[in-house]
Amino acid sequence: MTKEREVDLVVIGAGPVGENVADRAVKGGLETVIVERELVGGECSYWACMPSKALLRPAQVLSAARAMPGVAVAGELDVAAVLRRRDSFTSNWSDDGQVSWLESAGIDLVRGHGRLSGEREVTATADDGSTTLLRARHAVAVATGSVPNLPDIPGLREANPWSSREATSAKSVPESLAIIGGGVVALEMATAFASFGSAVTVIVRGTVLGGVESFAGERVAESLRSRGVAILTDTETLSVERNDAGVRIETSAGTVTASELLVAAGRSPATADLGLEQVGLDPGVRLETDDTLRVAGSEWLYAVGDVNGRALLTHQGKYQARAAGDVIAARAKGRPVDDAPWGAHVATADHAAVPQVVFTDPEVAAVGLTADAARAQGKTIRVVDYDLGWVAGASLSRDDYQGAARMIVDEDRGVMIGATFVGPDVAELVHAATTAIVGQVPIDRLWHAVPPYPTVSEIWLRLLEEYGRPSSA
Ligand SMILES: Cc1cc2nc3c(=O)[nH]c(=O)nc-3n(C[C@H](O)[C@H](O)[C@H](O)COP(=O)(O)OP(=O)(O)OC[C@H]3O[C@@H](n4cnc5c(N)ncnc54)[C@H](O)[C@@H]3O)c2cc1C
Ligand SMILES: NC(=O)c1ccc[n+]([C@@H]2O[C@H](COP(=O)([O-])OP(=O)(O)OC[C@H]3O[C@@H](n4cnc5c(N)ncnc54)[C@H](O)[C@@H]3O)[C@@H](O)[C@H]2O)c1
Repeated sequence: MTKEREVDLVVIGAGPVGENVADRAVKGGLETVIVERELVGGECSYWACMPSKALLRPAQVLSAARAMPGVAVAGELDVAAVLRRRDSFTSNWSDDGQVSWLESAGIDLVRGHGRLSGEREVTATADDGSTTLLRARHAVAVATGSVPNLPDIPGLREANPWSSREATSAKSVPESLAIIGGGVVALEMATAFASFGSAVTVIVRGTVLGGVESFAGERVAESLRSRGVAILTDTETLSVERNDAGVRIETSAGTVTASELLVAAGRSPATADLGLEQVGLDPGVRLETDDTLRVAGSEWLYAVGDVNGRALLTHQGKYQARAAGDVIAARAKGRPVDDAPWGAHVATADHAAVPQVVFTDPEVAAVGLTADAARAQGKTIRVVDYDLGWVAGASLSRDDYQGAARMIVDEDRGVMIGATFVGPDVAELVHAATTAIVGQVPIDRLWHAVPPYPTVSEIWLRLLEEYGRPSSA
């Protein structure tokens, strides 16, 4: 028997993004149901952001301690303790805490696989086959996230490789690990497993960390190589075979053998089994939206987070979610909609200022445009580079501090449009750049934002000095 229910908003997917859409909509006065087929909290909480960072941080602390004269460090990383700490960050893959949060936020949960079954209609099918038909008075928001790609390489599927899920939830450390891909997941997991003692080989078809400034990727690759990681760039994977010893991978650069294989070849929107055909859309497509996160051509369907492909990052998806939840509530209640660029109901920053930190050692932190991307957009830019190791605060933080910073200035507008940092602990530097880009702060005004001495953030003063003071030029 099918249960039926009518509410204002149905959200499909209770990852970080779906949770935030629902929360904002409830705060805006809408009765809201969220449908989740797996764990409330989504990929980020159990198999992505949280466990991966828990796996990475202990080795960073150890390497910083080892680099500090006068700090006595005995022994190696206690891998079992690192894995136990990771388990605590995933609440041992239990979503009890997040379910309690949903209750406290006034969001009703329906467990099951959600599919669109008509206009403003979602059918949730539970594991036992029972179904709930949910009718939305106003809107349906799809926040189903993304799924890992499995390239069409002979033998790869049969070899049953790890995806990021198996890597981030690993209970033991393989003696050797091969990784296909050279993006964020590949390099973060190469860093973690190398620190645990695995012999790691990374097979990359092009260069590493394609989306960021090349100097940053090169520094990370150099550091991984110095720790014994083999990185094969410009290398195609030709075939894969699993045998008793592990995996044998034929590449254009020769044969790689390893006890385990991780595929980290990007992700695709989770729309294959969502009933899109019921509403005139093709299954498997990326759900393209306007800046209010409403699907092109629809009055009632929204797509938020990884599923819309705008930026596959938790913080950016949650930013979209705040706009989407608010605008759905505003439209439903007939309140004014603020959809001008940088208004309350749009995700304008997706086009101008998406920050990302790659938690390798060194870390990479970047926001806005790279020099190449800015030039490709026809902008007149100035590229300002500075050696982070020359900043007093950096050299105090560790003796062997090595890093680099780049600022991209739009010369026509006199504002910063991009920044990239690579070095130990640079993650916390990037938000200042995000603020300056979003605020479109003129460079001559930035000269009045004084970084404290002696901190690593003095890099801002050095970059501005390199650029020159506009009023005295
Ligand atoms: C290894 C790894 C590390 C990462 N690290 C970071 C990081 O450090 N920082 C960062 O910002 N980003 C990171 N990311 C990216 C981040 O995980 C995603 O951007 C984020 O999880 C997207 O959130 P979401 O809510 O859109 O999707 P998800 O977190 O994927 O949640 C989607 C939810 O929808 C559910 N669902 C899907 N289909 C259905 C359906 N039909 N019916 C019901 N429920 C459904 C799923 O079960 C899931 O719970 C990482 C990704 C990976 C793979
Ligand atoms: N710290 C963070 O913020 C963080 C950490 C991990 C993941 N993420 C997010 O998760 C998403 C997925 O990460 P990812 O590393 O899988 O994707 P990615 O897009 O960063 O990298 C994909 C890599 O796979 C390679 N590749 C693609 N197709 C291939 C093929 N057919 N054969 C061989 N190689 C192929 C690409 O060349 C690239 O090196 C990213 O978009 C990222 O934003 C973020």
